Amino acid sequence: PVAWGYEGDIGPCNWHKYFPKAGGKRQSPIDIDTSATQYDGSFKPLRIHYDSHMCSSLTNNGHTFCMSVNSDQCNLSGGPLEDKYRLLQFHCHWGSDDTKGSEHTVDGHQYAAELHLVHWNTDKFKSADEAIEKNQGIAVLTAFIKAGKEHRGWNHVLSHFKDIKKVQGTSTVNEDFNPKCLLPENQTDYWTYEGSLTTPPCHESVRFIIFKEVVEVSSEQLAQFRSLCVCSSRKRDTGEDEHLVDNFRPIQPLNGRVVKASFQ
Ligand SMILES: NS(=O)(=O)c1cccc(F)c1
Ligand SMILES: [Zn+2]
Repeated sequence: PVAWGYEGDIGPCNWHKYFPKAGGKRQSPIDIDTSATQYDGSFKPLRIHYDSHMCSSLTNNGHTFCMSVNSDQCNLSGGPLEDKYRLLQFHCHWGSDDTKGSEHTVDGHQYAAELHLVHWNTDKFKSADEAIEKNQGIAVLTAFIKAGKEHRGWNHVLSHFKDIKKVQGTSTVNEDFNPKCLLPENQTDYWTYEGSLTTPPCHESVRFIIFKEVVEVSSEQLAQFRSLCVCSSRKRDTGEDEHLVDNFRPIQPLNGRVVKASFQ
């Protein structure tokens, strides 16, 4: 597999050399210019049904932490979606400090982090591996995160981070945890548009659904995101671990796409 990252020669500006879709016309993330969004009154209510008895495993894949979910009871439908989607995994993107870290921006404002709950289309495709490459294959529920008051729900995930500090570290999470608790209270106001995976191979298969309400976590909790290491072998010349930070792709051209809003 081809190595890619967020800085230097393997950074986002060169992804297209080995991952040609990264140079496509419907790439993500984008800036949401709220003055140019179009209200769409035809959206049905978003239906987010997650059960909490889903045992899952948390991994540090070297680019983010990934909570993979294997419950066929965690489903998403409605809103702008024509089909039913099943939760596959969730992960985040964050910065080296609280002033940056999100992938999407709103009127040029970047948040401290961004949560992606990744779902695949079970009506149209037989597997997530197939869906991830196909148009309408993936739906990502997205919430912005800013520094503020502590978020108790996040502690259920962060408490496992010591087990996955090193790359390829994996920890089994069996406790009753429902990822719905990580979403904002207001789940009726969101923006949505058609884009891509924000990491290689950048397949143009994603419908993003981005909540307007921002979730708060404490600065200390954000610092725990930054405690993950990028790779066990590589040591900085000072012998220090290299921490996984600034794992966000720069914003991409809109190329005429219109961002729809579920609210006026
Ligand atoms: N960052 S993201 O667009 O949600 C994404 C990247 C790669 C794989 C995937 F399932 C989701
Ligand atoms: Zn992501």
